[in-house]
Amino acid sequence: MDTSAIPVARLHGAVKRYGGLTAVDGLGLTLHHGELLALLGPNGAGKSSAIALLLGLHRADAGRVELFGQDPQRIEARRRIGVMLQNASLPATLRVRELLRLTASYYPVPRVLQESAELAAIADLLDRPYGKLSGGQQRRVQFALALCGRPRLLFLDEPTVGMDIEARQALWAAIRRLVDEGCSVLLTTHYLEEAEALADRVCVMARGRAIHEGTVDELRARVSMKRIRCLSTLPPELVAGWPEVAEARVEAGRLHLATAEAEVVVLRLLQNDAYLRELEVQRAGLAEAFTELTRDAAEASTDQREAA
Ligand SMILES: Nc1ncnc2c1ncn2[C@@H]1O[C@H](COP(=O)(O)OP(=O)(O)OP(=O)(O)O)[C@@H](O)[C@H]1O
Repeated sequence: MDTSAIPVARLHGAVKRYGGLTAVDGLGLTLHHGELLALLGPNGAGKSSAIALLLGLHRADAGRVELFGQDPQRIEARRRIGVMLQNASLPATLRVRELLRLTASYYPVPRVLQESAELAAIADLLDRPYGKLSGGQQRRVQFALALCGRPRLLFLDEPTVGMDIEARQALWAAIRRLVDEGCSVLLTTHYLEEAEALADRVCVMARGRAIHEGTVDELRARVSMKRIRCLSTLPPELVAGWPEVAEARVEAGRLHLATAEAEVVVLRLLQNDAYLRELEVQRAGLAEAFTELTRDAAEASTDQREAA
């Protein structure tokens, strides 16, 4: 049977409740062989809970959850995955080499130790106790542990938090190499550049639901917000009152604005402040994208309710 036709991971109408709180609310998600899907969304959107369902750490209260077409709690499914979660607690006294050997021993066909170390750029850390490493170094070790079993599916939950630019780019290159080898990846990130650098597809979540699915370019195209930064004598309260301005604040002495109508706002700024300097206009980041998509989704559901 051609197993590559079976989705690597699948949620269908999945629901996860914690007491009265619905963290995952009828979520549908499919990840195919060799694909990198970025799961995006503001804090509390339900991304980690969705991953916990796929990892079999929680049972869904409703809907279906499958890993390689199987129940995620089955050992055959688990042996094909590698996981890098946000809060990994590993024994501080073990050396990196020992951690890698131990983790690799759980898998049927692991990579040789040196290969895992090189992929994660930790060859120089092998003899160091894990607890003595910096935060960024620990993240790289966690990445090595996630890939050492030659997984067919990698879960990477905010993998580059705490890494410097160089380490982040090295990790992106390693992720691309794994995907080229046919590994599928489910990634969560708060960095749009990260999704842009890696993802074939993105799924944006808000309040436990998927509110947008497509390529990063399609996400950008749906989001018209721009960021404006400048040195200005205008008080932020005044600028916040302009109808085109979604957000205005002062940070490090600079006025920061978010707007869907950058040209109109730039014109107003120039008309109202003769001393305006160092004007910059940038594309929106993920934070603005989430605000805009969440608002669109809320408006769409109000429209639906009113039409019913
Ligand atoms: N074990 C738990 N018990 C109770 N509530 C929980 C638990 N885990 C998560 N939640 C709640 O469920 C909601 C979704 O949380 P989740 O961690 O899945 O979001 P997230 O999108 O991963 O957020 P973040 O970007 O901050 O990591 C939140 O309101 C959170 O407070």
